Amino acid sequence: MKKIIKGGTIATATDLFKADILIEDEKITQIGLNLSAKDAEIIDASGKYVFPGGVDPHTHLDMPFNNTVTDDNWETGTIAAAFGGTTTILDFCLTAGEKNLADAVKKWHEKAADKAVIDYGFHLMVSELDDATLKELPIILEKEGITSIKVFLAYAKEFQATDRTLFQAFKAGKQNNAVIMVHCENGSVIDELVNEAKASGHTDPIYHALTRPPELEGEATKRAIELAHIADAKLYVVHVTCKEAVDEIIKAREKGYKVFGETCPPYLTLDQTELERPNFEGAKYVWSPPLRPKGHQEHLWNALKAKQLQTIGSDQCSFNFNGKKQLGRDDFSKIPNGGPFIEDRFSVLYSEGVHKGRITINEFVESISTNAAKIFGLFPQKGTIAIGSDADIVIFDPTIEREISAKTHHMNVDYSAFEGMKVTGEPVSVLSRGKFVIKDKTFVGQLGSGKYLKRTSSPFTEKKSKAVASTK
Ligand SMILES: NC(=O)NCCC(=O)O
Ligand SMILES: [Zn+2]
Ligand SMILES: [Zn+2]
Repeated sequence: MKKIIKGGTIATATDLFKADILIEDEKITQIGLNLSAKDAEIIDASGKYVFPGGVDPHTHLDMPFNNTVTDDNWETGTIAAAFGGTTTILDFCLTAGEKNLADAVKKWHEKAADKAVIDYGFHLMVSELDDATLKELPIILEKEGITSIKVFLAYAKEFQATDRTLFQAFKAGKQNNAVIMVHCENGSVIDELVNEAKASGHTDPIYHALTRPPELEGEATKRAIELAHIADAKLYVVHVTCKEAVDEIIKAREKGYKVFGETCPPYLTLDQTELERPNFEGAKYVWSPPLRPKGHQEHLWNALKAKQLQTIGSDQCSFNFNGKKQLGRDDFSKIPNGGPFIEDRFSVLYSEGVHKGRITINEFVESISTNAAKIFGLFPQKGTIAIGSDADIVIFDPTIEREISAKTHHMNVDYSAFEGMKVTGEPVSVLSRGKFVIKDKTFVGQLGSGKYLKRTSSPFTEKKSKAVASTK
């Protein structure tokens, strides 16, 4: 089956040019002017941008967490992702509480296999590394094509790893050429601050933010950086939210350490005052690390622009407001942590970034797609528009103006963290390996059509990166 995308403006991490794209079966086979092919379906993209499909390196679909489970599963989550212009997700496979790593991965395959409508891979999330797990780790990484391991330094009562486990993970990462992803907050000190706040009678959602100050993100980021450096491991700091953490990443990169950083749309666009909303509505904005006071957002934009942060994750981890978020009605520490972002990641970054002139269109593509594909070993199959790449393509209308709302989104959640935000630009059609998943804003994909992606370690992560600019 052949398709030609005609008349669009192709944007990659490095180029912006008008050309047609010939797709044969699942791959891009030609890029050029005035392409034609017998029996090809013609897709008119004039006046539109043609982007590589978004690569979201950070999702939690159907994940047990905070005594409950996230509300978007692999069906609703991947359909919403596709509507939003994302064609690949990397989800965290939880291993805590499982008999062994193989069982944990099997469970994650079962969640995803007949539901996913876009391609996907797994990161392995570990809380403890006993001898048996350390022995099994290389076998699973190799067999499953997994190149990334996740460690939490937060959530003292659930997933938090000790510094010993973190260091073991870095050593295992070094031995197996895997990137170690770390949630950097000091969970033990946060636990203490939460107990103090509760003892003083504080129950409101805002105390979620007040008990997780940016200094504790900065401290944990520095700790992870130093331990990774001692182990000569590759570190990827997930969901960076504040100046304190960004500055540690910049210092490390200036020294040539192998450190990468991710931020997320809410940290770039919202601030801590959202948690002060009355009638418990602040709970809609409870996730970790929390939203920060005004000022941090510009610092994150500067770091993204300066390429000190490389990727944009959604950190999709949704809980209904009139449902599971109510678990914390009388106690902020019981509000399930997380928000619904998978669908708006692409459009919010385009609108707030490119449309508002904070980043260029190439920087947008780099951080929404290409860099995640490179860091996690999917490039050039994913993350770009090139001959031989998978035909994962977003046809994007940059002229559409709309308001984000839970009334029109496709996530299985009764609220939007971006409710009422005016954005410019919207994906109108999305192809995954040459097949439409979204056509003219309508879902036309098939449950289970998404393929599991085996990955290989990437030379991109070997590069000792030098700073190209500093943020103020
Ligand atoms: N971010 C959040 O609050 N929930 C998801 C788990 C995590 O990434 O920390
Ligand atoms: Zn996290
Ligand atoms: Zn997360």
